[in-house]
Amino acid sequence: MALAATTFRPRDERPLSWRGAIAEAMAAPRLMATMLDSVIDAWPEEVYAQPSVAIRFLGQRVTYICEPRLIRSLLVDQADALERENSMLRALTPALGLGILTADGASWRGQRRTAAPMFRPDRIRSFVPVIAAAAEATRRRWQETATAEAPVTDILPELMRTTFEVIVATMISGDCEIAVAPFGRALDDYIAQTPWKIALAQLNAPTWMPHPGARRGATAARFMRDEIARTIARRRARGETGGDLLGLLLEARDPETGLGLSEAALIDNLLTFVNAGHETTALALAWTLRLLAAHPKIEARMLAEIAGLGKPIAEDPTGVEQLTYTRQVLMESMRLYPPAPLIVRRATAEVRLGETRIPPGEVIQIPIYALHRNRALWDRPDTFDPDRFAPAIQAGRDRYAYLPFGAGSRVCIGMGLAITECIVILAALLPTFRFVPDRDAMPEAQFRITLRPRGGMPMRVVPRRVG
Ligand code: HEM
Repeated sequence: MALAATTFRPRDERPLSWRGAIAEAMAAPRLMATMLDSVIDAWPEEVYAQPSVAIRFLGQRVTYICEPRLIRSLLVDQADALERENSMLRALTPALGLGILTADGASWRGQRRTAAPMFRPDRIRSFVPVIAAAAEATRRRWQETATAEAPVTDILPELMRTTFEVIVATMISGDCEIAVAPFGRALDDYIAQTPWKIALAQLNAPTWMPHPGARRGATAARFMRDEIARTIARRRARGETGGDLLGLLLEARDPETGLGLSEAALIDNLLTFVNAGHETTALALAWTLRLLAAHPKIEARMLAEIAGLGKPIAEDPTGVEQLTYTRQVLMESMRLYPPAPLIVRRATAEVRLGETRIPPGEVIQIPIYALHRNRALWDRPDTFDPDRFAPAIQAGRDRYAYLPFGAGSRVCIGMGLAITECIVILAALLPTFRFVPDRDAMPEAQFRITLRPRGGMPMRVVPRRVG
């Protein structure tokens, strides 16, 4: 941890004594500092062991749900009593507006229905050659610089470039002149200031309240939205909609009014897909490569599986299904380092979770990062062991113990694409390169809406065979 973290204390149902109130008030600034740095570090230890934990912060109660049956009850059975939560909305809407990730109710349902055809299994299979092409472009790029003495570089921006190319190729048919590096920098600038937006929302501060990084964040949001607007304008200028995500969005009509999506709604959605679709996937890849570097036996088993493929995946997309151990490695990597480590909701009606009743207005969180390391659910929770995801073992596990893509009606729409993409990219890169970290310890996980490695993912990219 970067600073001496202060964690939330589990809520005591008894009325707060004046001593307790003073202690709570005095702890608030340090808690806030921890939250700004990485909210995961502020979670109480109990989220790693208990089914549910309630805390109080600044007079508000927040309930963490960490037990599979309760999670199912919440996200599936009582989904209609939940909505997006204010602090997350304040962090995301300046860039993403009210697109599919941030909208609720009928607006969300319509957007989800519009985008769904892009993510059917047959469609995802048809994307494999373009994913393989993006992976091959990365391989070539890295081959130019990879030597036995290659310097340490942060592989995360490199992987972001690869997954960005995939998103553009699959969702906008490659028809996009967005400059990848400036777009990536804008996303970084935007994300860097989101903890402030979340903290200020929790303090009930007005949205105009200045905070560190606010101006850069606003510039970044404007830049990303303008780039997407230009992409839409170029498509319109061609006089055709196209059969991709942008085409579906351009053709979408409100069933009642017959009207198409507004310009802002088009930008909201395209930007949501571009961002939600590439950053998380690059993080999954970066954490996986880093874990493999620390576990040579697991890496060797994965390499043997990839070497056993009859044909390259680009020629035979069924290779993705054949790489079962590679898939297990990816699953286990996303258990330890879930790229989306937290799900937050606000109750709109009373929610019942076992004996607990949560009144409307209260916040409920599923701390996925902690759920995946919960001692009651996982044996040796901090150990990297892909065999946990062997089919026989996985069959005995509650589906709601493992939620890298969420669950219920708001489950990640891009799940199938993300898994396919990661497998294709890993199968392309790992046989060519060895990834050598600059130090033994894993980078710390830092909450930035997604789960980022603090300080990036510095590794030396070394060719496996020299000459
Ligand atoms: C490893 C990669 C990925 C991870 C770990 C991930 C994780 C998640 C999670 C946990 C949620 C649910 C959030 C919630 O319930 O509050 C979500 C939602 C979403 N994801 Fe992903 N995601 C990944 C890749 C993708 C890709 C590739 C796309 C699109 C191309 C995508 C698009 C979305 C969208 C649009 C939503 C909102 C869905 C809705 O609310 O209906 N994600 N993702």
